[in-house]
Amino acid sequence: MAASSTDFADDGFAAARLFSQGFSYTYDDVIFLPGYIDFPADAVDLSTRLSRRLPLSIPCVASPMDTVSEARMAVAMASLGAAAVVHCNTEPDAQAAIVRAAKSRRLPFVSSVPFFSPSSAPALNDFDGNEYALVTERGDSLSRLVGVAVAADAASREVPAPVSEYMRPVPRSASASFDFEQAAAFLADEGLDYAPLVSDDGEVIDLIAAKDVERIRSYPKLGKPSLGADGKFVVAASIGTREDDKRRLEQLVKAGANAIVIDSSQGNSIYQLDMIKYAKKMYPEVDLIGGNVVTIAQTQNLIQAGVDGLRVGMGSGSICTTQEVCAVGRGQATAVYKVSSYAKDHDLPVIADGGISNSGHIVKALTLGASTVMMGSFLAGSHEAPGTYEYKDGRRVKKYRGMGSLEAMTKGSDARYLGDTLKLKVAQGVVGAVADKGSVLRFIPYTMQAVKQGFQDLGASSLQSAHGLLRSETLRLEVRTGAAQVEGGIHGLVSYEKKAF
Ligand SMILES: NC(=O)C1=CN([C@@H]2O[C@H](COP(=O)(O)OP(=O)(O)OC[C@H]3O[C@@H](n4cnc5c(N)ncnc54)[C@H](O)[C@@H]3O)[C@@H](O)[C@H]2O)C=CC1
Ligand SMILES: O=c1[nH]c(=O)c2[nH+]cn([C@@H]3O[C@H](COP(=O)(O)O)[C@@H](O)[C@H]3O)c2[nH]1
Ligand SMILES: [K+]
Repeated sequence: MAASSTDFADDGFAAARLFSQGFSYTYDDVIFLPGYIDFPADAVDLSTRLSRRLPLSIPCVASPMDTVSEARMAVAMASLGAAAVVHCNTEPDAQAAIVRAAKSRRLPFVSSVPFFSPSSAPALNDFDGNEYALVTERGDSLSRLVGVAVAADAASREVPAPVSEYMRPVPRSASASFDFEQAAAFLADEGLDYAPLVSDDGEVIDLIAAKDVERIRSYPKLGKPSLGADGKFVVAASIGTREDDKRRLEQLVKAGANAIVIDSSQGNSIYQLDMIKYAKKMYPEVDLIGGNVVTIAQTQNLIQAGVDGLRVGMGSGSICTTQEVCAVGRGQATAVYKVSSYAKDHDLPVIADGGISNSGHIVKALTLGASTVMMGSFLAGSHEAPGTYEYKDGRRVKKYRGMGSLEAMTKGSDARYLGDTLKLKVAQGVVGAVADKGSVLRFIPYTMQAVKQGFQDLGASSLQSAHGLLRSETLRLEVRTGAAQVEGGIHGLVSYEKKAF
């Protein structure tokens, strides 16, 4: 039986009290006391909103970082009912092309096969690890499809020969609007090992292979995808606050971006406020997410300027050194709670950005008021993150870097600094590597199942219900001492194997 909040008066703290004592707490510092269960874990509904007008079926967002979110991540996240924010550490045309590529299909994967012209003579390396390549008249996606080149055929030649000598005839093309089940049925019905994916206006989008279908089938069943009002995958994209970013914004809107994230570590600036007002005036139909913020005063300014969503977190990211370098920021649990407490009165969804390293952190972020969590390191080791796997000390890893690292700044976000009178660059992030985690199509569904179990323990059957428990002070929490944190982890074993699913 659920008890009234007064019965809990001296057992645990309500969030309002816990977070007003002058400490900056993060996820690991706090623990929730269990509630009352009267529903199965599978009945937990994790549907939510990315921003004011954008529904998602699961509360996950991929960070706008160049080692996390490009087309592959965007289609996988949208297929799962989540979303990715395509990074802006590249030329505006290239960023818009990524958005367009992700929105041009309904399949959960991008195979990025190379394109060749019939006269080109590619070596095996030119197949970039792909089993197939598409051959078109001009060697681009917009000219007529004339054949399919198979890497094994190229490899069997002693010297590279023109593709026209060994390309195979074009099989029937699949429509780019096919979703996964339609594409799988198409290959099976036609008895094909592969088929080009072609849009209604004749653009050659990609190639789907029976092997891809098999791989996707080995993952948990896909749920409800994130589709925008345009009927296409929801894809968000980030911009900065420089004059140039107005042109970037225009290109992204033209490419169909469903939401725009203004990407800054400290969102409460004249530059961002001006950009918000400009974007809302020019493109009122596109949801605009401001940030980052960690205080109520910052939040107030962004809301007044007209944002449709807020991104919360300063210095909490795994690759962030902002708190160390600038002495500014906030513990992420406190930041999420404070900002959401204010944003809820304006019906604005909050993205808890950074510091997520396990499903418990996701439960904490959502229960403390967030509508979604944004993740960098949690996704960067996936098959869908940009880059290739390498081996480090015998472990398969992918590169993951902060957007404020010297390496990332000198690559693209450098433009941000070119106009500065202060030309000395100081990093606020590092370059590192994360372990191979396989496909997001596999580990995100398991992670969401773990989150559902956490919600069940709290007695919350949905995000709304969790937020209700928080605001009514039925949800009780405590700070964990150092020893309690040790106790809450694995301890006292000589060795163990940690396998989550
Ligand atoms: N969430 C976090 O804790 C942090 C995130 N980051 C990430 O690193 C990247 C870079 O972040 P920031 O350095 O905060 O980028 P930013 O573009 O907001 O700021 C860079 C510098 O440019 C200045 N600036 C921005 N617009 C301007 C304009 N129109 N005129 C003149 N000066 C202007 C800013 O005041 C700042 O000094 C982003 O991807 C961000 O997400 C970096 C640090 C912390
Ligand atoms: O201080 C920082 N320096 C950086 O170079 C940097 N790059 C990204 N970010 C922020 O970290 C978030 C991702 O954090 P996680 O890896 O913990 O998910 C991202 O979503 C960003 O908010 C940075 N913060
Ligand atoms: K950090």
